Amino acid sequence: MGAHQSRVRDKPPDHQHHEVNFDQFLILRAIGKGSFGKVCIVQKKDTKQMYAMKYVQKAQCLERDAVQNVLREVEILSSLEHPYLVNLWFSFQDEEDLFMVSDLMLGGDLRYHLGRDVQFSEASVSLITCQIALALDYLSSQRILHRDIKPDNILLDEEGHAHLTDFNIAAVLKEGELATSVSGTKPYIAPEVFDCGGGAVGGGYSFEADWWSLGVTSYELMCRARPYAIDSATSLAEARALFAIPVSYPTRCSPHIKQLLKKLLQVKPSSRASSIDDLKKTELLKNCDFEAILEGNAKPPFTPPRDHLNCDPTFELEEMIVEAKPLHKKKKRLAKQRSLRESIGDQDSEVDDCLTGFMTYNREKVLMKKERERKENDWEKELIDAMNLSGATCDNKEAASSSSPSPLLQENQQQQQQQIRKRQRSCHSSKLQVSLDSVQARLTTPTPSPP
Ligand SMILES: Nc1ncnc2c1ncn2[C@@H]1O[C@H](COP(=O)(O)OP(=O)(O)OP(=O)(O)O)[C@@H](O)[C@H]1O
Repeated sequence: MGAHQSRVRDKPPDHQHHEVNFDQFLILRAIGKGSFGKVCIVQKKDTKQMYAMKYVQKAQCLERDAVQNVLREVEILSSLEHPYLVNLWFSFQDEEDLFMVSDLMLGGDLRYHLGRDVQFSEASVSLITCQIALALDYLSSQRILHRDIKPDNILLDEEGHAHLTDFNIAAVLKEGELATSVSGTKPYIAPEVFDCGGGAVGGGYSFEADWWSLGVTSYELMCRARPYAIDSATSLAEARALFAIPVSYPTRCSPHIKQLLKKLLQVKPSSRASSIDDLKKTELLKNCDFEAILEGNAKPPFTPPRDHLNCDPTFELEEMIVEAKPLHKKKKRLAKQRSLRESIGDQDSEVDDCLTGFMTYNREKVLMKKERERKENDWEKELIDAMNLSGATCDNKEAASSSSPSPLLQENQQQQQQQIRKRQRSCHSSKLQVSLDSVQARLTTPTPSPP
């Protein structure tokens, strides 16, 4: 559906009363820029928790016919939660922008580190491969095809654990269904995906396609070049011809890492490693403790520098000097626009109500609800146990008194809020807790220029 077709003019979003909105965040610094949006570090004012906030101008989104992709990205992300994904916490909109607030990754993306000539060791590449493989295993269990696995979309947290981001072109596959559109970034696209393009009658592709892209990414980290000389100008026919040539491996690759990369880079999807069980069949990972990795208990051999922000320092300058609608002046700007619209009796701004399908999401609220339900179940169970204990000897009076909360239950109730807070912070990301101190220390140190 085209962007303009998604306009629904009879139900404008109520920006003033959204429970989560822009005013609840303190904007600290710009850290990234994608083809659509910009990313900055923010702090939620009530909880003091730090996040990354991506914002996309609605007008640009409409102009570039990207509305459906953004809506789908939020819908998919709101249904997911995994230690090695960059999890979405909040989504909301105002008159100008769509906002997505996620886990903050202070370690930079893998493209940034490749650009700075970081030499990833074999141990480092295998851990990153395992972490993203765990994320892919989870995604396929949720029937999600990512379709854009590449170093640019893998972010490191402070300690160096890898997390997958950017679900802009992800797809949901129904049981037994195959994807058929050629989507992704050419050098990372699997052979069977290419086979769907250029009028070819390919049968479609499934989750194995993401594991191929992981193979290309891992090879690039290990060998500092990609396995096939494919770039954006390579035609489908040229790419197909390249896949027929065996991949060469530099001498620095040990036989074990070579075997792992080879398993991921199998041209035939059915022969490709595309699950954790398949990875466990390789020499390198046969004794790997995936449970420990999932729990965040494997120490990454590569720790991103902690003394500066691992991003291009020009993003901040650009936001301050070049940006026509800087985020830090949004409040004033919107107030002015609102009063102008009121004075001329116009309730709708130009693109104000075009994205009512954009989902407002609040993971804090979802977690609180889950926690409340868990507690209620515990209380119910405790009550039933207490009633069973008093058994046949229990008269009506005793039964009535046993239904009022025990001191233990009352204590539980008091602890509930405290536990929710704790869970919020540790939601699959105890290793991700980013303190204001940690951010501030980096803000005061300039990022070194690339070598
Ligand atoms: N959660 C995050 N924490 C820290 N930095 C982030 C986070 N999300 C994105 N970034 C940084 O911001 C940059 C831009 O992110 P964004 O997702 O907009 O770009 P992108 O992946 O290029 O998107 P697109 O594919 O839409 O162009 C990333 O390359 C990354 O360096």
